[in-house]
Amino acid sequence: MKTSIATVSISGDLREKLAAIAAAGFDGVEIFENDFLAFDGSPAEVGRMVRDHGLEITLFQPFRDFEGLPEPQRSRAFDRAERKFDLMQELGTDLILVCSSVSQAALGGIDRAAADFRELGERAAKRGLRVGYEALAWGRHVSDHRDAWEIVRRADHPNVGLILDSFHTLARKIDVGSIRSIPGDRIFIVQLADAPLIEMDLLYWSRHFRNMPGEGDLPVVDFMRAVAATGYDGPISLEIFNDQFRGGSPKSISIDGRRSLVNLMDQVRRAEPALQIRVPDMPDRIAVEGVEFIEFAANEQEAAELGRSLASIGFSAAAKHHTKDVTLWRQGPAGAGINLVVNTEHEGFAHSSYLIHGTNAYAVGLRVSDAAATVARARALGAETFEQKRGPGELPIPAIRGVGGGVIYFIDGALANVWDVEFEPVASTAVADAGLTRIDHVAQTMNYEEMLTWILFYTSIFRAAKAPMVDVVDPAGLVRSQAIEGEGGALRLTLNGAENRRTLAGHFIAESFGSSVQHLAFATNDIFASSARLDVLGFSRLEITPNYYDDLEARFGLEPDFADRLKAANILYDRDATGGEYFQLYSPAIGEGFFFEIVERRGGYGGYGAPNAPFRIAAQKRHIRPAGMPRV
Ligand SMILES: O=C(O)c1ccc(O)c(O)c1
Ligand SMILES: [Mg+2]
Repeated sequence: MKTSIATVSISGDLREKLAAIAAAGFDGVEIFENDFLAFDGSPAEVGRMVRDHGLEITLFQPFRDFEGLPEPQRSRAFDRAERKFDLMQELGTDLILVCSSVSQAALGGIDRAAADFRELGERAAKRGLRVGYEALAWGRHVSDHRDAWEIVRRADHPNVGLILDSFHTLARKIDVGSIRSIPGDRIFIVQLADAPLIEMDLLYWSRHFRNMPGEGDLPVVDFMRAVAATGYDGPISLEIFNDQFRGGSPKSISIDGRRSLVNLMDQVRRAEPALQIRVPDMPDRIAVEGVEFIEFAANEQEAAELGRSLASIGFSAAAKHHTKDVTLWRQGPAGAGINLVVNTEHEGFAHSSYLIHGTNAYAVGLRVSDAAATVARARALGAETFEQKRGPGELPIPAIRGVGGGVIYFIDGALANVWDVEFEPVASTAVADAGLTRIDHVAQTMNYEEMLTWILFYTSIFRAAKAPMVDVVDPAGLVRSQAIEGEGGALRLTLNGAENRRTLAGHFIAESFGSSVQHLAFATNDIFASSARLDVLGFSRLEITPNYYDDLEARFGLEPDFADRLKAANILYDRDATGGEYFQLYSPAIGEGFFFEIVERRGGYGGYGAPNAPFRIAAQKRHIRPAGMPRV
């Protein structure tokens, strides 16, 4: 597998782009003409710079409005092409992309276009160059790869081939099966892009909203399976026009790009076992079996405050680490309950995390069947592994770095005894629990620009899918929320992307310097029973407005008694189209915006109560200190 990416896909000047592309492990680059034109160096210098980075130029592009012109425009188009051939020779690349014409002057006619390409192929051949033809989805006469292929076929010249671009084919919903009958050696390069499904003008969609394979909604795996079936073995090249990426970090966009291609080809290989596809060997996507623990980093004083909060939702200090200042808080039976770890060490990673972010949930422990295999897959996809010095008697728990610089630990059967091996039970303080059974979901907050990165991260490593994005209205701005879900609800993550720092989510990121886990939602099987227990435990709950309950009663036609029970307990309620029900109860925001949620799902409700979020956020913001006030 030879990977490539178009320079247009990432931000920066050509130097920065090439450095980031090389560092991410790509084999080649497509030089997008504008990047070259904006560069203050000769074509030979660009070529040298590319090769000094260990890259090759897989393609020079685009060459526009070539085919089907009447004279004298036709001759001028050939003259233009010759100039670009000169440039390609200086750059040191042999392939140019000609995209289907959008010119009003283009006459159409498959044989006319084929004759033009035949002549262009002749001219290219004299210089040892090749010409690839791509159908733009909005081309004037050619907007379908099947027509482009027919033109290439009729041009019948060895130096003229087809260029496929997943966006143009998939945006037009063209049957990818039609690719399987094209000879692989007639395809000169394959460009890949995904995109979110949004109804809009094709050109605008393509130029602004493309994203990496796996980040969008297009069936890019099916497209690539069809390409692989042709025997095509040339470069697979990302060509991503995306407004956000243009302003993003060249390094991280390049890493995402490479990850997206490795993940894509891994899926293609698994779906087409009969084909020889050269992809690094790696374990298949990993099924997450549950959240084994969440670990907080804190100082002693804040740990004591956190402990009071945990006790108020039914957790008790169950065990202390043999050698470290680390306490295990638990609710429910050992082995089947919820584990929260509070780390107040004065050295090590948790301490560094505390110094940067303040008290925060810096680590998540996920249950998997094979922790080493999980890390092997994550590494193959370019994730950073995490290791720190182990004390005596500590288990080697494999881990990787995650959102906000946090850590994701992996616990498999061989490591499940970590609580017995590393911890000493403490005498029970006999706090009865609140009936919380498991972690329902973990909500991570990030800058909106990072969301695609983390969606790709989670869905490429784990057997998890993304739910549709929902917009959550905070009084100060929009927060986008997207859930990542494993099979059967064993893993539920909600990623919240904040666009400004005046939203509750934005405030949290700004004030905690990028920390990520903003809230933990615990499941109960009986929200009203848990609510009664919380009263006994002294839980301070978030108060919801009476207006909300008036509307709720009307909206769902609730029995007044039932609505009154919800209102009395400040429980938010939602119901889905098939009658599934969701109950939510919140803590106010603690510190800079962290909070707890308690939920009950009935009748297979699969969402997260998005319709309630604006009211919950408004209530929480009433609790947050006004800007500029000292922290109490
Ligand atoms: O948007 C464009 O014009 C454009 C140019 C070159 C390509 O390869 C492409 O897919 C789109
Ligand atoms: Mg293209």
